[in-house]
Amino acid sequence: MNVPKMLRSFKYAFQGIWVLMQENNARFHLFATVVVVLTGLLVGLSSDEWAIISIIVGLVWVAEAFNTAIEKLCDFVSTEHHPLIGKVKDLSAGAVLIISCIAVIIGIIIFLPKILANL
Ligand SMILES: Nc1ncnc2c1ncn2[C@@H]1O[C@H](COP(=O)(O)OP(=O)(O)OP(=O)(O)O)[C@@H](O)[C@H]1O
Repeated sequence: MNVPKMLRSFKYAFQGIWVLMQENNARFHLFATVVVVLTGLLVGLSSDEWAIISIIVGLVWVAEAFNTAIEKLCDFVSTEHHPLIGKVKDLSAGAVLIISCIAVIIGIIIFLPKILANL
């Protein structure tokens, strides 16, 4: 096991997270994540519910990171307008939208009954 190489890889991965955090969408995801965690603490989620919320929030972040990577690669590959680059970017953004919609549905299923019970 090459520990220095592994530590370097971690450094690059954290650099990637830093790049991601410069994106406007990532800042919105950060805001949404904080709201979800605070609401979860307020309404008192079970460990199963925290596990589900963690998975879905993580999936949204992973999708956004890949979307950002694909966007940057597209911008590098073609500085000009090209219909195929447009499709690649739209597909990548579509993937984030799909998982975000699923996250909203899961959020409603888990949070709504608890919020209504606390009213
Ligand atoms: N080079 C291109 N060729 C064709 N269509 C493009 C190109 N760049 C962007 N588009 C279209 O514009 C949409 C938005 O692209 P992009 O996310 O790069 O723009 P933006 O939202 O202004 O960028 P950023 O997120 O960096 O502010 C894409 O989904 C795609 O439909």
